[in-house]
Amino acid sequence: MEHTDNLNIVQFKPLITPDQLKAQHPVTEQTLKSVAQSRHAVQRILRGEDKRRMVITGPCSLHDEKATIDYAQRLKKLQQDCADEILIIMRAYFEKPRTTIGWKGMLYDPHLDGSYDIEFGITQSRKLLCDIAEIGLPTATEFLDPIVPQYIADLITWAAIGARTTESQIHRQMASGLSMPIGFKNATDGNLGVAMDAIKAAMNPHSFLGIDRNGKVISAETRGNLYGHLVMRGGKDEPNFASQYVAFAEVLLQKLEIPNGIVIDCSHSNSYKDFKRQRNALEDIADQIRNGNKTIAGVMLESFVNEGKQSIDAPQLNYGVSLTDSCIGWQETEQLIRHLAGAVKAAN
Ligand SMILES: O=C[C@H](O)[C@H](O)COP(=O)(O)O
Ligand SMILES: C=C(OP(=O)(O)O)C(=O)O
Repeated sequence: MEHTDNLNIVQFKPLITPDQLKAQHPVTEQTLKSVAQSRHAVQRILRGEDKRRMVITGPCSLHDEKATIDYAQRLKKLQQDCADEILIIMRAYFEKPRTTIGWKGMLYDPHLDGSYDIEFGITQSRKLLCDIAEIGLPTATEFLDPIVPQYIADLITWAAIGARTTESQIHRQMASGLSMPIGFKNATDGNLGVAMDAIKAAMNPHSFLGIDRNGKVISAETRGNLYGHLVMRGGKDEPNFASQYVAFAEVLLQKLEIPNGIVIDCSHSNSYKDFKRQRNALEDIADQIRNGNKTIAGVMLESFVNEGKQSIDAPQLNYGVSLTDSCIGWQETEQLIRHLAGAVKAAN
């Protein structure tokens, strides 16, 4: 008999279910409490009820367990120093949306060799989230594949819908059912309207196809997520961190009655993807906060133990260096976060 479907599928491989993975790497009582508390703090910061600002910082993508834990430990110490001004949330990005093709992150290809051992990748991702939580840091991630949240969302404090998916109905529906505040990036061409539409769409209830904790196909019915907010990441060849762009976003937020502040990403098109330029963005944002801006609820940095980036094909990988976008190194990260803390202190 002639077949007309699955013609381009090589193989279907069964995967561990969300419940099975959670049994392997269970969340502790203490972690659940910390995640709930840090989500609540983010909600209050977004509404201006907590005068601190959040800093979402970490590598563009995680690929190495040792460097990840090393970075988290450094960040934890810094958090203790800046606790009155800053809430630090560590970027723990396991899924990378690519412009065309390229390594798609630890969750898909944990051995970095194109073998796509997704079962190991999703297991290692959850384990790392548990380890970072044990260190005492909240985590942020980008949710790309709508199947993934059932495996790890219980450990996540803040999540992004990326610039390439903010316009996608699938991602807006998913966001409407997620339990943490969701930052919607502006589109890659700089369009803010697409992110505003996403925030509005995700505030509403939706019904869509998904999986439950046992991996069973289900229809999910959601309540809507009231903490969707804009993440300004610059557009094609043009940054948008400066005060005139923030003022423009403020007008849109007011017009659309969106009560949540914004996050500004110092990387991506706000740095022309050059890590050395994240400092320009951060210092400008710190000045805006020092001068009384209340809409900016936080910033994002792409940062790792060592600065720059390296090719995944290098014969030997350098320790603590990004495999995807270039990152600022630890010393500069510490300087910039302390600089922002100073501005927040002066403004409050
Ligand atoms: O944050 C990472 C990248 O900017 C994003 O995944 C796109 O990367 P690419 O243009 O190198 O594919
Ligand atoms: C992919 C990312 O950003 P954007 O969606 O803004 O390109 C990211 O933050 O890793």
